[in-house]
Amino acid sequence: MSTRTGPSAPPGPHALAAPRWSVVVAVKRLAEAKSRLADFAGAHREPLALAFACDTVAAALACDRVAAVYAVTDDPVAAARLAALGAAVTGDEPGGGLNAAYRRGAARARSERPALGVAALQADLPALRPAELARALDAAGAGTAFVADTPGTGTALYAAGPLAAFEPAFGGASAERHRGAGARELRITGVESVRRDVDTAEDLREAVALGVGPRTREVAGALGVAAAAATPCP
Ligand SMILES: Nc1nc2c(ncn2[C@@H]2O[C@H](COP(=O)(O)OP(=O)(O)OP(=O)(O)O)[C@@H](O)[C@H]2O)c(=O)[nH]1
Ligand SMILES: C=C(OP(=O)(O)O)C(=O)O
Repeated sequence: MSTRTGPSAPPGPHALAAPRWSVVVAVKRLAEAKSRLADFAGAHREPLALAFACDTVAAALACDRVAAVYAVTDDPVAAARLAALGAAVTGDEPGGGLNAAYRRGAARARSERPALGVAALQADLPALRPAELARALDAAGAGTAFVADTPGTGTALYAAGPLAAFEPAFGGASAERHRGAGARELRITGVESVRRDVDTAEDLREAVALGVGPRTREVAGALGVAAAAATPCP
């Protein structure tokens, strides 16, 4: 079978399609973020949390299925950096926590872009690749769906089509809650970078091995976590 390439090849199903998703990310105040990395990262913990969020948002903005990224944070430094990347920034629901933050971002997304689906994406996915996010969003469809994190217990992405109720249930063992609420679990291959959230030093090593964005690479390098050098071909 021949593979057609070049200008005469027919467009793929999404080649001419407009972006169909708004993406919402939530970022805690950096002084409180990523506490599980405190012992390992020391003074680099806040820069690391910020780098994760920036690399995640930059990858989402580079995804051609994504029309806009809404960031929800009360942190002034994160707000400024994410806005500079191109995210629309909103403050937290006072005392509301993570799911309230996602709902607030989703409400803004739906009022500004009512025809689009809304996807809540964790902000600690520094290896995120735009093509893998596209793959997950394409699989999500019209109802609610989610991608579990690498351990399988948490959630990396929760998506609701334009007419579906957006009811995120993040926190701890959220995969089971999303499943129980009727969201379809997307058990697809080729989305490792979507699933690789970073909560621990070992997670960071695995993310760096997958290939992280430039901001995380820099801070991880300062912590002595660097990708193995490529083995030269014999
Ligand atoms: N805006 C906002 N984001 C939150 C809130 N709680 C958690 N997040 C974000 O949600 C994402 C996932 O949360 P966790 O993985 O538990 O991150 P974390 O709370 O920074 O990490 P730990 O302190 O180690 O639990 C991270 O990007 C957090 O910054 C919140 O109350 N408001
Ligand atoms: C908030 C969650 O995860 P974690 O705390 O592991 O990032 C989650 O998966 O719902």
